[in-house]
Formats: sequence, structure tokens, C-alpha cells
Amino acid sequence: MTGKIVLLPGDGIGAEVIYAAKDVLEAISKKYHHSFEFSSYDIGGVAIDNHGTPLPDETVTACMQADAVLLGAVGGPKWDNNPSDLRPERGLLGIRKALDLYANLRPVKGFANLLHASPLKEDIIKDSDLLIVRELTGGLYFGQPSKRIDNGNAVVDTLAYTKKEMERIIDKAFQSAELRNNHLTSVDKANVLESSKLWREIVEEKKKDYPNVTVDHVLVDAAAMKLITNPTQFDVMVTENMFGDILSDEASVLTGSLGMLPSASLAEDGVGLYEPAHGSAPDIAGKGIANPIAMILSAAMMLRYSFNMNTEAEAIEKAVESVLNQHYHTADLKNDNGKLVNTKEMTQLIVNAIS
Ligand SMILES: NC(=O)c1ccc[n+]([C@@H]2O[C@H](COP(=O)([O-])OP(=O)(O)OC[C@H]3O[C@@H](n4cnc5c(N)ncnc54)[C@H](O)[C@@H]3O)[C@@H](O)[C@H]2O)c1
Ligand SMILES: CC(C)[C@H](C(=O)O)[C@@H](O)C(=O)O
Ligand SMILES: [Mg+2]
Repeated sequence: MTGKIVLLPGDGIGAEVIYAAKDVLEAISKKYHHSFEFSSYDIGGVAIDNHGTPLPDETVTACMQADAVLLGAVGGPKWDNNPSDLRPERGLLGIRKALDLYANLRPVKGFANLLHASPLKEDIIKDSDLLIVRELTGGLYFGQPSKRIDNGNAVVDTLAYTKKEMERIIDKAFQSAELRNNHLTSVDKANVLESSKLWREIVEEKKKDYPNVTVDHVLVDAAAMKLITNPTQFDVMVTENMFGDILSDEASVLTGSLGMLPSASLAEDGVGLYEPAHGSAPDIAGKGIANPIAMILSAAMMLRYSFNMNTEAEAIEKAVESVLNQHYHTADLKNDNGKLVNTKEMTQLIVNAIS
């Protein structure tokens, strides 16, 4: 099979880890006789520097014409003081909106050999395996107005959702639960927010369509606590954009590092974009020590969701597991008795395990 894959390296470690994923995909295409065609486009800070905008038109066009998109990460101190419309993050939000990537799936599954790498107790995180379904194109990130008012003495951000936007992500979450363990936890702030009240009503309405799925409602503050005190109670968690952003970074602690958390950003019908949950990590950028596994596992999700290549996706996941089982680790994964490797070495080990 052939496939056109657009790479959006972005900034900081984004540009370092995306080539790790490309190497792994090349190993897969060799082994399974596929031919992937890669092309790279600018997004984020690098696009501001090269084109004067965080999301050049040619990047959007290339993504729309691709079979799938891989994104590294955007952002960095160089652009932190730019005006809002010239921030790297605007490029990321823009491509999510342009491709209508409303469903962000963030699986959180610890590898057995990394239990020690988490600051949480092993008996708490053992067997945790959950999926965060995060709404990605609505809510506070996109609501208008979002601006300073009253001569800069006040500010307004807007949390807006249509019923349809809520319905489609909630449907996606129910469907995801049906493919897993039939348990959905809806996370909201229905004790305060009007948007959460409507969200909860929709979940209640929809559950009639999915009779095999058990539904819980948990307020977001309690969910944050339960996620790290009793994570095995969760199967699928569904929530709005910003709650999902925060909870997924928190959930990464179960896996030992933010550098382990992949994600798939999916449209109803159209090209998918695959991105690690982490950012451009300015504190380690340029050192060659970033953990490439979140990016590599995102490439596995791409094979599964955009190319229907389950065997190949599993081959990547098994390769990652086998390398971790041999006690190799990057600097973010604490292991006093392990073998410390850098980004390139970790990538090569995974490539070797596939070949
Ligand atoms: N999807 C994205 O493009 C994305 C996501 C989050 C943050 N950001 C941007 O990234 C920049 C930095 O944000 P931040 O520092 O809050 O978050 P971050 O995710 O970049 O880093 C948080 C911490 O985790 C570590 N880390 C993250 N990924 C790692 C990896 N693969 N290997 C090893 N360590 C890793 C970093 O070194 C840092 O200590 C900001 O400009 C932010 O807007 C972008
Ligand atoms: C960089 C930022 C806009 C982004 C988000 O909040 O969605 C990031 O934190 C993520 O989790 O993908
Ligand atoms: Mg985030």
C-alpha cells in the first residue's frame, strides 16, 4: 500500500522526535512492503520565522491533500512575547480547526517495565489502562470574544459550544467505550458551568443509544484527584477541550513521563493528525535527549486509524515494549539500574526491534 504522509516537525524537540517516527515508519514500510511518501511543511514558530505566519496556506493545503499528518510540537520562548495571532500555538489550533479534528484520543497505558519510573506508587498505577477522549475544536480555546477590555483593566475569554459539537464527541466516546471495556466516565463542572450542564444532559440522552456502556459523571476537580489515586477505575474518560488538556498531562504521570503519551486527532470524515501530547520542551531542546516514544506511538496510531494497518501498528507497539523490557530508557524515565540512551539510540533500538 502507498500513503502520502505530511510531516509538521514544528519547534524544539518536535523537530527531533518527528524524524524518529519517520525512521520507524520506514522500517515498517520495508518490512511490510508499503511505500510511504513523506513531505515536510512548516508550522508554529519556525513558520513565523520563515513565512511570517504560524500556519502558512501551503501547510494547510498539503495537509488536506495528505492521507495522514504527523505533528511534532510547536512553541518556544523565542515567540512567547509575540502578539496572540503570531504565537506558534495559533498554528496548531488553526490546523486542528482547518481539518475539523474534533476528537483527540489520548490513550494512557503504562508499560510494565516502567512502573518504577512514575513517582506514584506501583500498586496504584499497576494495570491502569485508560483512554482520554478530548474535544479539540471548541470551548475556551476558540470562543469569541477573547480579548482585553475596559482599557486593559478587564479581560474576557468565552467558553462556547454548540449542541452538535458536544454530541459528536460524546458519540465518539461511547463508541470508543464499546470497543474497550464498556465504561464511560464523563468529566465536567456541572455544579457551576452552564456548558457542563448541557454536556451532562447530552451524555444522559445518548446513553440510551449505547445500552452496554455504563456511565459515570465525575466533576473535573474530583476526576483530577481520582486519576492519580485510583486510575484503574477508568476506562474511557470524555471531556471538553481544556479539561482534557489538563487531565491528559496529569495522566501521563501514570506512564512515567509526558514523553510516553501519544495522541490521534480525528475528523468525522477526513484526514487525521497524530501528535504527541507533549510540547516542544525548550528545557531540553537541541540536546538530542528527548524521548521519541510518544511520537513513535502516535505514528502507530496513525497506521491503525488512517491506514487500517493493525498488524503494523502492533509491530511498533511491541518493538517499543521489547526495548523497554531490555531496560533501555531516555533521561526523562528514571531508572537507576537501566541503560540510558539518547533520542537517536532509542529510535535505532526500536527500528532494530521491528526489522
Ligand atoms: N502539541 C504541541 O505542540 C504542544 C503541546 C504542549 C505544549 N506546547 C508548547 O511547548 C512549549 C513548552 O511547554 P511546556 O514546557 O509547558 O510543556 P512541554 O510538554 O514542552 O514540557 C513539559 C516538561 O516535560 C518534558 N518533556 C516533554 N516532552 C518530553 C519528551 N518527549 N522527552 C523528555 N521530556 C519531555 C520537558 O522537558 C518539560 O520538562 C510551550 O510553547 C507550549 O505552548 C506545544
Ligand atoms: C500547545 C497547546 C495549544 C496544546 C493544547 O492545549 O491543546 C497542547 O497543550 C496540547 O495538549 O496539545
Ligand atoms: Mg497540553
